[in-house]
Amino acid sequence: MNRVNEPSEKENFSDTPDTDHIEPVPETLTTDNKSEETDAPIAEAKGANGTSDNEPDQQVDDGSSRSVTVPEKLIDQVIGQEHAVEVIRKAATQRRHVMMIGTPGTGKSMLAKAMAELLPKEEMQDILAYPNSDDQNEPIIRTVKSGRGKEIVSAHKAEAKKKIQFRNTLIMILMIGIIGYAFITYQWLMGIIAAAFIFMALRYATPREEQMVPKLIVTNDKTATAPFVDATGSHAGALLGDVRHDPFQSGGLETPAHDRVEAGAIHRAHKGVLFVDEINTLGLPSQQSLLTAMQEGEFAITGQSERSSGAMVRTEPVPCDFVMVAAGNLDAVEGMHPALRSRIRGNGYEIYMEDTMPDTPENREKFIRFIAQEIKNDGMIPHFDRSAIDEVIHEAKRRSNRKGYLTLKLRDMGGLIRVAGDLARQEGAELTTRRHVLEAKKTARSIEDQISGQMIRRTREYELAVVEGTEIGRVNGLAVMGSDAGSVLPIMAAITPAQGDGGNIIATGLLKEIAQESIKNVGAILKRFTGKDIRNIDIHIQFIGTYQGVEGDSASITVATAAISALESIPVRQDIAMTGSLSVRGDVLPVGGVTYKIEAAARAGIRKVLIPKANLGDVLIEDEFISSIEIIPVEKIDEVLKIALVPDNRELFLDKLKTIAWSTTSSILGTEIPATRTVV
Ligand SMILES: Nc1ncnc2c1ncn2[C@@H]1O[C@H](COP(=O)(O)OP(=O)(O)OP(=O)(O)O)[C@@H](O)[C@H]1O
Repeated sequence: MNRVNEPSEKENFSDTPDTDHIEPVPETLTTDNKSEETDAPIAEAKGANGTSDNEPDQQVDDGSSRSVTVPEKLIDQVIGQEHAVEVIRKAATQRRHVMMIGTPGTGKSMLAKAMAELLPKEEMQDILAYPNSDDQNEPIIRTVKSGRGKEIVSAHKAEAKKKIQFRNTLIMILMIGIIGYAFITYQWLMGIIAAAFIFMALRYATPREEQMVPKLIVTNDKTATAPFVDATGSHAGALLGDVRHDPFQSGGLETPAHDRVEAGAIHRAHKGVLFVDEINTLGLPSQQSLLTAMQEGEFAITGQSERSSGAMVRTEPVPCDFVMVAAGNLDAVEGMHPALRSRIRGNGYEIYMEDTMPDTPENREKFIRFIAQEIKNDGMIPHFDRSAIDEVIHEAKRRSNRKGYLTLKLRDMGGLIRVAGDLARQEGAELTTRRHVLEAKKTARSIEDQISGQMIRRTREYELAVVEGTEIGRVNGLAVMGSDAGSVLPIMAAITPAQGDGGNIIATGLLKEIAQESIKNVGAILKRFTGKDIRNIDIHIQFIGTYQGVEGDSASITVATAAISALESIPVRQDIAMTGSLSVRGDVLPVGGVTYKIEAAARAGIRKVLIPKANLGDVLIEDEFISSIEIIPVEKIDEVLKIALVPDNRELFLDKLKTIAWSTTSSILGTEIPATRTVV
């Protein structure tokens, strides 16, 4: 247990085309931290034969991941996104567009691929571009049933080959005749000229048969499902199709226009799924064209570069009847062309992805299946034994950052599974064990976590970390970078004579909007707790070493403590670090990433951490830190002050805190209102 100190996705060809689980295997884990994981039921997560697809059929259920069957269909492999799965199934039946918003690595592209699997394969079509004898810059476009395209092109090629052979034979016969005649009549010069003339006429003045062969611009004969095309980050040409530049353009060496046509992602996704992640990164003109393509179900291909000869070519409309799956995080919604969003909303579904799921036995079964899926997809790593499975689930709990939940940021979890499996493989182990997972956690650290580690080492080297004694106006705050890298964030406060109007709280350290607002809110607490007129002074707050900026309001209690310490000249304990948001009424409100923040404090040598009481259940620190750090949950700012500040006269200070807490409302209203809370 953590040590907690309570107060706690027709054609007949011719030269001119016609139109057309696992049962519970209770085991026990060795560490206190994981006692809840021990009843993770393995047997219900296995399939009918109780084995994984990559293992022999009759496998003994030993609680390992090889006892688990991986579903065939991708849609059945998605875990924790039941609402999204239901919507995707519905959208696939109704051929509706979908927008999925949510955290990276939670299964958006997986769901889009799964949707392509659900679409009917019978509807697939091949698309051909034919030369147009009336207007060579407007190639003719035809669709045929999937698989027919290749046959048509081959038949055209065979026909062209026959014609070329006939023409070459004719040239040979005529040349031999002329040369023979010249040899008999001794008219050498005339003979050579006549032979050259006939050769040129037949070779170049007749249409080039190979130029009449149509081009297969879209084919789906190789895919087992409807097409899934990922157009993420595509430039206009790759998305909407393009016509290549022809450096020769005339003189018999040119490439015909239809042969230079290249289909775009929207055409390759015809009758399938077009997936665009980070939709907001597509330029607005591309989003506008995408909208037109969605509305019309067809989109002519033209050269995208104005300077290319391809720009003169514009095909007949090319079919692009796709289902659009747009994805991104919340910013994607803002950066999206409003008309495109409205099209998806009006003709489809919007899904907000889950990033955690409740830690229930049923969901643990699903998580175990996820582990088996990742092992099967990798194809190289050994299966996980029970201890390794439990450790992965334990890590999923930690990463959820929420009490009683498992993370659904499964790309990252997949990474951990692969690294652990690789370690086991290198050792030639039959199964991956808990030891491999623990080692993988150390190896597979995020960039942010590595930066944080480096920062902690450097501050130690330069003796910048203050983790003992007391200081006025300096408080060890805690921050989290990315999703899993905690760091100690010292905050300093200093009081200066007022400049201008005075009474300003001036904060530096690349603070973003919410962080700045939280500083303003701290002003209310200062007035309330110090009772001082701050019109004659300015309060400077400095966030130390925040080169990547500060977002969020989780440093509010730290800022308040530093400012009060500076205002009242009361020293602050440096063996304590703290994190917590603050209401203007003094309530300490929950924040994110508490586990990682506590671990960072412990790594830095800090002995006690103050966290919001509401976050207590979210804490799941690693065994190695359990004995070295004390976690103190707090609900009100005065509890923070009481623990962190070291006044000369403690009795007087505690009395003052009591008085302030008792008198606030009444002193403002000028009436006596009984307090509803007792400060101890
Ligand atoms: N809900 C899930 N169920 C099962 N596996 C998942 C799930 N979410 C992610 N994964 C695993 O993580 C991998 C990456 O997920 P995916 O690419 O679908 O995430 P994403 O949400 O599209 O992320 P991004 O926005 O970064 O592209 C998947 O191939 C799969 O192995």
